[in-house]
Amino acid sequence: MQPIVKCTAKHVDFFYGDFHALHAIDLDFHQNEVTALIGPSGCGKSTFLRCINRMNDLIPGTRIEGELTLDGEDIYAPGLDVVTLRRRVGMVFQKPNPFPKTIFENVAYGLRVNGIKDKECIAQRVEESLKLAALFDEVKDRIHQSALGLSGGQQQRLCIARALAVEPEVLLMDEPASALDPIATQKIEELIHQLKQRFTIIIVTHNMQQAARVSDRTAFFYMGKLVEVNKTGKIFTKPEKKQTEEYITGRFG
Ligand SMILES: Nc1ncnc2c1ncn2[C@@H]1O[C@H](COP(=O)(O)OP(=O)(O)OP(=O)(O)O)[C@@H](O)[C@H]1O
Repeated sequence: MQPIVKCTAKHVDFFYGDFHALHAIDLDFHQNEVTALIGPSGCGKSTFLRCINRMNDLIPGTRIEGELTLDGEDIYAPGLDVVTLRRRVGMVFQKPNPFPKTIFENVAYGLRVNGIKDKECIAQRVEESLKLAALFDEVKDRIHQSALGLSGGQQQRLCIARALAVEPEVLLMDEPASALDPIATQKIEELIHQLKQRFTIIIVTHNMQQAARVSDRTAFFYMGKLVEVNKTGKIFTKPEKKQTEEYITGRFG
């Protein structure tokens, strides 16, 4: 079965002022697959990830060229509603960043921002999202207590629940487990595996074992360029490019 292409980058260049951070990136993301972005520090993984939901727009002096599309529609089209884009393309960051509010209010936040007022509907979506993020059973008895009382791993799953509550289509994850211990990391990885049945997932990771475990496809970046993208099994056993091989065998990076 041919994969459905959810999101496409065509010849994307990105600049921080005069600094040319991304060079002619061509990359497709398939629906219901996990794509891992790997490469040494500073190669542009996070920059590229942030292009997809226009988070870089918030950084003054930046500029993008080329084309990025979601379901064939230009993400950078003039007049495009960025709030709607960010609802469709959710994001989870490296460090869990819950709001200093209750567990319930953290997850309800995006629903309220998107104008949903019906209390029953909000309560239902909060519960569903916590279940999807595999957190509900652990927090159901303290849902109206502060989110800051949760462990780091629980906080990160809460942030995932918060991102899922607005029913995104794509989930961007920027090193979502790098601040977590091995058990919490394993939970996040299992969760990613579950979530890909419903979402398109793009994950930046420094951890190559993690990329190998969670992703269907892996894209290797080096110095702002996409060196190689392929099925994860192929990248980790028989990469086509020498640079990829050197990186995955730990010869640099
Ligand atoms: N806000 C910024 N202003 C100027 N340059 C930046 C900014 N953010 C990133 N860069 C530069 O762009 C390049 C790519 O950075 P980016 O954070 O995308 O790399 P990365 O591969 O995600 O790195 P890491 O794995 O260390 O997070 C780096 O040279 C970095 O210094």
